[in-house]
Amino acid sequence: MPGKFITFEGPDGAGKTSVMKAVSQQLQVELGDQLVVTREPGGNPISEAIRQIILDKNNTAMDVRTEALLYAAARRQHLSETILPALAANKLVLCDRYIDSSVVYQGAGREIGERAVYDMNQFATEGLMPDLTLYFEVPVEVGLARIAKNRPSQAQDRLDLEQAAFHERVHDAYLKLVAGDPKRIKVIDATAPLEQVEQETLTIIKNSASSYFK
Ligand SMILES: Nc1ncnc2c1ncn2[C@@H]1O[C@H](COP(=O)(O)OP(=O)(O)OP(=O)(O)O)[C@@H](O)[C@H]1O
Ligand SMILES: Cc1cn([C@H]2C[C@H](O)[C@@H](COP(=O)(O)O)O2)c(=O)[nH]c1=O
Repeated sequence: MPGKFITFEGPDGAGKTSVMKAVSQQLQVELGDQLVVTREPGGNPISEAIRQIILDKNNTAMDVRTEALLYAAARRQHLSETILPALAANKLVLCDRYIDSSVVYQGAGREIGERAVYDMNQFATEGLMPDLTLYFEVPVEVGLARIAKNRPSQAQDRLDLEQAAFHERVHDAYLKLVAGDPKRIKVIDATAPLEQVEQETLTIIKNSASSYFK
């Protein structure tokens, strides 16, 4: 597959969205429409509609496997509509979350099992994995404190509002993923000041996708 597929991962409040916004503004200047910036769940009307259902605080009755299937459905639509065409056109794709999020949030957080969730997602992804994943590491309490401080409670979604134990399982599972795939997953200390995190992210992306910057 041509193109380059880079994902951003991390616990809630790690700073992925803030960093992606700043970094993509800088990369845009050099790359123009060779750069595609997107997110999961979402990135197109169908997947954004699924996102609304998943994250709606009123959907307290949602079964954990339903949740896992909805994330996978949103992922499939996003892949077919956005990611695969962009990669085929040799673009650099930056995506806020991908399959690793399902493995840790649904597999570990919801206790469905990481392997089961990974396997179920193979139908959605047809095995497409990122070339590079940037994992933004923060302790759970730091991420949740950032959200509590900066995101008004009415803007917090169904996942934000989960118990600390859920977020601890997610965090532990991320560390397991990182340890198991150090070649693909690079760790960024996201407790550092935002400008420093942005700079480190930019450097890693430019090194890894150097052919786009000649
Ligand atoms: N390095 C940092 N230091 C201090 N505050 C930060 C840092 N990075 C992000 N923040 C703040 O933390 C809050 C959460 O950041 P952001 O929404 O980017 O995180 P996220 O990883 O995308 O979270 P989520 O996955 O829950 O959407 C924001 O208000 C942001 O300004
Ligand atoms: C892709 C994906 C996401 N989630 C969770 C992680 C977050 O709590 C929310 C929304 O993500 P955002 O970073 O706030 O935009 O959804 C998940 O549980 N499983 C997934 O596959």
